[in-house]
Amino acid sequence: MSLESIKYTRGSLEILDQLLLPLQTRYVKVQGVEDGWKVINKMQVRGAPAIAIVGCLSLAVELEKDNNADKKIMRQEIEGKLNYLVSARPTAVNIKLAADELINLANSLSADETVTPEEFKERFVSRIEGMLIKDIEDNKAIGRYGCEAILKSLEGDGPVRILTHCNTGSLATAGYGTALGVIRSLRESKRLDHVYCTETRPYNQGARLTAYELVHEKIPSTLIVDSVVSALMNSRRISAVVVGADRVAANGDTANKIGTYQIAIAAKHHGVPFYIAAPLTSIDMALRSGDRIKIEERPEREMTHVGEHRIAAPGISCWNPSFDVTPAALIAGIITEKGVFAPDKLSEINSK
Ligand SMILES: CSC[C@@H](O)[C@@H](O)C(=O)COP(=O)(O)O
Repeated sequence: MSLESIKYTRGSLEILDQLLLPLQTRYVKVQGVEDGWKVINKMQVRGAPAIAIVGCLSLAVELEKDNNADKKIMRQEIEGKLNYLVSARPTAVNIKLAADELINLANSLSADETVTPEEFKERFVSRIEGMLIKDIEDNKAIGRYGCEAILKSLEGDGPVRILTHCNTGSLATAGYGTALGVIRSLRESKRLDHVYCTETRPYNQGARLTAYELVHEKIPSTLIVDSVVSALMNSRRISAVVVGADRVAANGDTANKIGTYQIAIAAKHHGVPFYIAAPLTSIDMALRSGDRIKIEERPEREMTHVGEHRIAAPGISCWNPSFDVTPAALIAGIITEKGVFAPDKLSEINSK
């Protein structure tokens, strides 16, 4: 059974505290929007799809407790709370697109005089709950398309070795995962030989979370430090790199965890195909190119300390961007729930 990062029933939300993994498994109650903002900002929950889903579910939980019978006030409060949730972390687009969709829904439910306040709430909360189910279905489709594309690109039926970066599994999504979903699918096809995952400094999503998921799923895998990537590609045949995305611009430039860009450069040099696996909710067609993506900068402490222990020399100044942008030219394909697209063909998604 895969790991359950989000436990939700109507009116109740708990998230697995990813700051404590892998040493402790503890769920944190999210009682409303204020809690939702905090768990996202502190990275107790992280990963672009999970951020969007937990943010929206925190609003659903709050609405369940709200006895407001005035639709106009409900609409206004919903808009303010969603905009607040979007501000918790700026780079991943999923929560912004979800907020826009929900604000549109609230506007139309509020304007429709045949809709009662109770119906407004019911339909609004149900739409949010639908996101949980859809994300898992989308991830499974991403897994199938990614597996197919990678197997098709290989000569013969030799062993498949995948390199991934950061964490894109059950913990980063509603379940199954994006890049890790492709890995699961390859395992199901019986062609997967081995997975390499990077530590993903400084927050160590790879060492703490991906390694935890790979061990949990009994997928043959090896952890490497981030700086081993080129040496790995030089010494062992890697079939493909598959990573996730926080925001894909219309031209295919992709923001993902810091370090992704240098992996893509190494992959190009070694002739290893480099794929992005991401749901359509990570694609921002409103942004022409990646240089317009806002990159979150995280506190120095995430670099200077491991847990409570300082590892960096006192007095040194730090720069800690949480993401980088990989240019479209380095990307072989963007694997979505609608199929695999060349980065310059993203505009064709809508016709699928
Ligand atoms: C399916 S998760 C895709 C991305 O969100 C993931 O690769 C990533 O960069 C996560 O960053 P994080 O800072 O841990 O939220």
